[in-house]
Amino acid sequence: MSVFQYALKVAMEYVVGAAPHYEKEELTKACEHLIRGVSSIPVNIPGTHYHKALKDSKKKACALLENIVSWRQLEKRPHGDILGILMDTQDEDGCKLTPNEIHDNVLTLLYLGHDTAAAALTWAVKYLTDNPKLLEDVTAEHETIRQKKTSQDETLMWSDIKDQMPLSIRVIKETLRIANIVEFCYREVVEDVEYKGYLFPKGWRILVAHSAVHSNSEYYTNPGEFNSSRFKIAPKPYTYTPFGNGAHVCLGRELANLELLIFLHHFTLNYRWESIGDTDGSEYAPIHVPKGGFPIAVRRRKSRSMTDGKG
Ligand code: HEM
Repeated sequence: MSVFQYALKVAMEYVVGAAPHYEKEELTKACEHLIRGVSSIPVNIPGTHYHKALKDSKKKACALLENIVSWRQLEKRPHGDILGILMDTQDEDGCKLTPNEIHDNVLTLLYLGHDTAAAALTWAVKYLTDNPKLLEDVTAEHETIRQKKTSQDETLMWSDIKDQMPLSIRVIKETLRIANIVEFCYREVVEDVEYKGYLFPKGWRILVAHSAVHSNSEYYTNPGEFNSSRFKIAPKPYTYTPFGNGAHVCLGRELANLELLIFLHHFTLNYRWESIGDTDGSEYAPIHVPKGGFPIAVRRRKSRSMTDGKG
């Protein structure tokens, strides 16, 4: 399984997790086609991936969502996933979202939520592969958490993530800084602004390049070097923006951090791997990913806590 499939599965769980298994599987397939299509060259004429995605895969995904919504309306009980929240949402006049609005929101979240998280996971694995000592230290952090559990079935708790993973949290922060998964975002100038002698007139579109700030040596010493220790000191305001900033800051940032930390916990504890493809370079697909997707061969790892006889 690729991290893209894994991240889509996770996104499926929080967006339509309460849906029946068959519908979720079918929706996953339709979304895979849709995402592949909309990430291709945007030429909307018959025969292109883009056209097929918008015509067939989107239609199929919306029909499946409609099915799930109809069942839920008959069941008349609350469902604790994002689709459930969207179905219950109403404005001050009691107006609910239309079916099209629900479909668009669900598909947007599935798209934005899985692609970025998968890229972040890939970069994190790559940086850990490049830094074996760091991998051992991160693993030791997770061994300590596991050793405190009294049985194999005791799951990871929020307090473990919040208080017991300082190194892993810094590794994720540094991964997101140096990888610049979303390189930039757009903003529209809503009133004339003068900055350092330049005029940005109202109505202009400007490109805010997170990567330019993240690689500025004024804010980050040796910015090209992966160094998770730098986050022992909080960065200056507005100098760390992997999730954007302001009114449109990423809605899924906390969820993404959680997903990355939980993945690191299980992956470093239970597996070891070797890179079997390109180890250098990167590409845009359309977000920033390691060149060739950084394929790895994975094997089970014998955990120290298990050999010690502890759960
Ligand atoms: C490591 C993973 C992620 C990264 C690096 C990332 C990055 C970003 C960035 C840079 C933006 C633009 C913010 C701006 O314009 O200032 C954004 C927007 C957004 N992200 Fe994420 N994201 C990630 C994961 C997620 C996840 C898991 C979800 C959904 C569950 C999500 C949902 C969204 C949404 C809905 C927006 C649009 C917000 C708006 O325009 O108001 N993202 N993200």
